Amino acid sequence: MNPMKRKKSSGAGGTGPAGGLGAVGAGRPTAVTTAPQARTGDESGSLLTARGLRKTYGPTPALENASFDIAAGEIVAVMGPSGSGKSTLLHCLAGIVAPDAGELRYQGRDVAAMSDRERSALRRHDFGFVFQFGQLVPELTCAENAALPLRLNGVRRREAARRAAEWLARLEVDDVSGKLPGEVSGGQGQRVAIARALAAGPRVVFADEPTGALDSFNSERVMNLLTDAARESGAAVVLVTHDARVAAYSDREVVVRDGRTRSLGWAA
Ligand SMILES: Nc1ncnc2c1ncn2[C@@H]1O[C@H](COP(=O)(O)OP(=O)(O)OP(=O)(O)O)[C@@H](O)[C@H]1O
Repeated sequence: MNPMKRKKSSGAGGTGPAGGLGAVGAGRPTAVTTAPQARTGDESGSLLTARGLRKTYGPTPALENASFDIAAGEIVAVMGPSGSGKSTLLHCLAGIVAPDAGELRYQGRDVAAMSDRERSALRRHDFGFVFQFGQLVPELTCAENAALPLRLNGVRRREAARRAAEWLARLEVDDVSGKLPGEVSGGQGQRVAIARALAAGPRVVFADEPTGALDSFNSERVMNLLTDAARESGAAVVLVTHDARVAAYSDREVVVRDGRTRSLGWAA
């Protein structure tokens, strides 16, 4: 077991990787692995599977024969240099961007064969999103933002507010519930965005540089809360980051270089 890897479900106030974000370098991944251990999902154990994804923007190839697997409850970091295709991979996996070629399966179902309506229902019900800048709706309070996915899923106002309040408390930002996003700090805004992403009970959270705009103290706090909350609720996390300290919170890393993926596992 790699000493950098944290125990699962450390609960509220968990401590993250040994030494937190300060402990970089020790025990970097060494073993190349294949697909993750079977848990749930399709017969291979994968919840979300991509094979041979290709995406080109005009003359620019963003993804070339990229593959990806994530099992239920797994946290996978997608790493790589700037412009290597990490965000494009995340957008393809989340069904936000249609790849030019390749196959994407969610719980064994071919995502390309779904109607637009089915795909957007999938995004609403099964997926949650956290981006570098929280992308909270500026006109809504933090509580209203956190309740928004539940409301879009048809949950009644009172029940949505109750569940949102629970998540805001879980993410330790209940004190800013009544404030607008413009009135809270970057770290608080990201924690509200995580509450919003998790409140609707997603099976997969897509997090694109969720700590990119935060200092190291707030990054550590956000990563602890994000990964603890995801583990407790059983959500898988696709975590795009260029920061090894953030990737250290994952179970496994996938490296993207020039649009191609390579899996890195942790040495046993
Ligand atoms: N909407 C777009 N239109 C045109 N080119 C794009 C678009 N999105 C991405 N690209 C290009 O595709 C390539 C991969 O971009 P992508 O954003 O996926 O990389 P990344 O690894 O996430 O980068 P970063 O770490 O800097 O965010 C880059 O060359 C980028 O310029």
